Amino acid sequence: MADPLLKAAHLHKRFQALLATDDVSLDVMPGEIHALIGPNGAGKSTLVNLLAGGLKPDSGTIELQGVRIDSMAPHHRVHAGLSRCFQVSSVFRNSTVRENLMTAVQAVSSMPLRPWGARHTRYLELTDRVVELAAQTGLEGSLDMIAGTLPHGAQRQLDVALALASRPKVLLLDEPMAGMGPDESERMGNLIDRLRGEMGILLIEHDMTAVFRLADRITVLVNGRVLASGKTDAIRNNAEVRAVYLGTEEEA
Ligand SMILES: Nc1ncnc2c1ncn2[C@@H]1O[C@H](COP(=O)(O)OP(=O)(O)OP(=O)(O)O)[C@@H](O)[C@H]1O
Repeated sequence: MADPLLKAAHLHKRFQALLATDDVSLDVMPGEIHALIGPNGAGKSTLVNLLAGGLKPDSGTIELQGVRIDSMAPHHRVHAGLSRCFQVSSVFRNSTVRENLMTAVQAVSSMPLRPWGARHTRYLELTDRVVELAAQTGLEGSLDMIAGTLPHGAQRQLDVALALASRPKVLLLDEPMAGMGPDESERMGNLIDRLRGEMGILLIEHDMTAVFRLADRITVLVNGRVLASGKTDAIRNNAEVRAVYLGTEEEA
């Protein structure tokens, strides 16, 4: 079996009296979509923040392709191959889609500074990459639109495109379908499905239709702890998971 791309082991995070992450271990394999589900307040966002570097764990380890990243700054984790989308959109609303993507592509560009004559070549490489990202995320027809005027679903597609700019090995998606109607959710689901195989994905999502459609494996968090983890069908039919979470979510 392949080695995990991302491997978190025995993570703990306490906020005063509250143990928000209680001995959580989880991995993401190459080419897999691993969904993280659980009730409000279960600790899903806290876990994503620990993985992405916004929060520091009290104990436990995080490895990306076998390299410890748990004391790296968030931007170093991005360079190492771990990228994330936030629950709240991070696009520059007054800039065009093209400008948003260009900013992201330039920020992660590791191309060395070249002499004057080569500047134009470098610019063309970056603009090609912008067009490639737009095509990958279904935004090829929206490049010159002001990001803030895009429908909500397209803004979230742009969020994903920004996260893809660094060519991540692992992508963390924090509620990518939040606030979407059925058509937008389906479009986002198709986009995530297309990314499967190119990277490992950790998907935090309340939309159980999307989770069951997309996930290869599911981990269920409750009160900061892993209640269950396994293949999608096994979790779907797990009586304890149904009792504490799925029963109510699926009926909603
Ligand atoms: N910075 C913080 N300081 C104190 N408590 C926090 C902090 N961040 C999160 N918490 C608490 O930790 C617990 C887990 O919160 P978290 O946001 O990780 O849950 P969640 O599963 O992502 O919830 P939701 O599905 O509503 O987004 C909650 O009780 C929350 O109030």
